[in-house]
Amino acid sequence: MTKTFTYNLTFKLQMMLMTLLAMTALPIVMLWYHNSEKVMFQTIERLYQYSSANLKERLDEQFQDARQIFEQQTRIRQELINIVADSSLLLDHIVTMLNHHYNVDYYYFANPQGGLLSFGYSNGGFTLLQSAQEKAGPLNSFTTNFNGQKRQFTAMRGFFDARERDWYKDSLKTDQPVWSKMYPGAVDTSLLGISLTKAFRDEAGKLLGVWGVDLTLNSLIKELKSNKLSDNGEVLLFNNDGQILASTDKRHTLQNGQLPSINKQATPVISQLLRQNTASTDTVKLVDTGQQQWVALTSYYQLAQNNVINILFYSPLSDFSPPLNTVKRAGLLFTIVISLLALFIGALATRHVLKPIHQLILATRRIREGDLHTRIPLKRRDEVGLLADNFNQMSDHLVSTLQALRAEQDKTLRLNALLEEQNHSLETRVAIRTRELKAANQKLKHMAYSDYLTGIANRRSFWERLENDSQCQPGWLLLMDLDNFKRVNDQYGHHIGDNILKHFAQVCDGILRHNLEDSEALFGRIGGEEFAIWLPGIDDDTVQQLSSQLMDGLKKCPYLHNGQSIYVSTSIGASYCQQDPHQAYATADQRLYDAKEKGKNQAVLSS
Ligand SMILES: Nc1nc2c(ncn2[C@@H]2O[C@H](COP(=O)(O)OP(=O)(O)OP(=O)(O)O)[C@@H](O)[C@H]2O)c(=O)[nH]1
Repeated sequence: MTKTFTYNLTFKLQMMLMTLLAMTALPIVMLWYHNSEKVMFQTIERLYQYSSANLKERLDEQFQDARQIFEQQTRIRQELINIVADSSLLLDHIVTMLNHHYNVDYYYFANPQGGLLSFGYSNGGFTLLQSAQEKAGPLNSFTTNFNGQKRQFTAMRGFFDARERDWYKDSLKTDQPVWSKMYPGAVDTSLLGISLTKAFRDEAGKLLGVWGVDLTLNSLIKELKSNKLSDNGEVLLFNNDGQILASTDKRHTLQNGQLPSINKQATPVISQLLRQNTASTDTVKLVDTGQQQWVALTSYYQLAQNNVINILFYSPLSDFSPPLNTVKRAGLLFTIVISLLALFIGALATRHVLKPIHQLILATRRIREGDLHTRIPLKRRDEVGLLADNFNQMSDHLVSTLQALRAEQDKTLRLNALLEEQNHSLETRVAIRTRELKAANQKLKHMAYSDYLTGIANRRSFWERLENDSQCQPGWLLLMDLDNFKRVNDQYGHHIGDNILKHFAQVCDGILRHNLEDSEALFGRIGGEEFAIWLPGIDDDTVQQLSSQLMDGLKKCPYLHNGQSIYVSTSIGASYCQQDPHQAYATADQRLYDAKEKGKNQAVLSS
């Protein structure tokens, strides 16, 4: 299995592509994934900041009406001095101002005697509160129309002295409008209120009364709800005393006319947030309560110098998870799609690269099996195409080289055959020539050592043999000279003389062979009509007998010529040769001379 992978080029290429893809795509996906969370947090933060700004804007709008009333009072201050002196003018003024500032619920004036005149909007209608005697005492309540005309008496509260109220007292401490703390409504304790009051004095500084504006902030809850970022998210406002002023969480409602404490009412996320450093505002914080993760943002609204409204947004992180999960799933899907695409492209690329290599392998296998005309049918302009072209050219070259080699081989075979044939012919001729030469040599040797006329040893041959043999063994040397041969020549002619010489040699040779079968006797012609016989190892008697037989043989065997017998005789001189053949020859020659002198046809042997 491992071997298959190790030697599988396709697998290797795929793995290489996958590794490259992983090395490229993984950081991108991780960056994307990481950025998705980061982007999500940034998005949440911006949404919170947007909601926070929107909420502050709404708070501004809420409080702006009240501020504008006092700004306007400053402009009509002189006129107001007269107005506060007349209760009907005062009511007209209050009604007119209230109807022009829709965010203001109650507008009222308390005189230095503790009396109150208040007009406002509550419970779907207009209400007029008026001290019965324009001073501290009973306080009557009426329903009215929009311009303050009384319709119905609704209630009378007991003794009411404005001077005992904190807002009255606090206003006297400064010339500026004073925001009260938020509080549950005096009449409807489910309502959240806030007052802006300001002392009113004449030019001499004499106190003429205290103006007051009440705002009910219940519409804030609607605003908070509209600024909730998620279904399970909450938005709440609380002051620096830890009192929850408004909240989208139903558990944070006024109870028994008391504002809920943020510490007592704290949910796990709030307590966790309060434990954290809340100094950094308008920044999203991740709060892990152990059971759930929350994203929270704190901000604040500066109502007055010492009056801050804290704003808190928080939502479970899971409310934002679906989009994040969508992004994660998209990232995963993207990775899978890219991986599959890379595999597909890798497969195509691998096929593109490997196809010609497989063709090349197939072609080389065919060539190895002998099909030299195999070619790779590939036309590409890349390196693989170049490789195929080179391979095809190499195959062409191989074919032409092999053809040339075969032609050379045939030529060499033909030449070898021709050479062999010529060698054979030459050998035959050489053999013939050698045989001829040998025969010629033998002939020449024979001619050199034989007498041309008689065929027996000539003088040189005889002497060589005599000199050699006489060194080894002593023997008898016989010299024979035909008697009166001049007369034969003269009588019968030289030609017949030659024939008689040949006849003489044959007769002597026959006698020698007959008598000396195993002997090493040598018979030679040493001159014109002179012959010699070397008889090694022959005793004196035998020589004597042989000489007689030779002479007798010539008598018995004449040469026949034209029916006529021609008899020839010979004189013989013989000497015994010990070692010196020349001495022996001289001695034999002397004995031959002696034989001639004694009458010829006889043998004289040296004693
Ligand atoms: N036909 C022939 N004659 C030869 C040859 N060689 C020598 N003769 C002859 O032999 C003769 C020898 O003569 P001589 O020396 O006078 O001797 P002869 O006549 O034999 O007398 P004697 O020797 O005294 O018996 C000469 O006439 C030579 O010409 C030869 O080869 N053929």
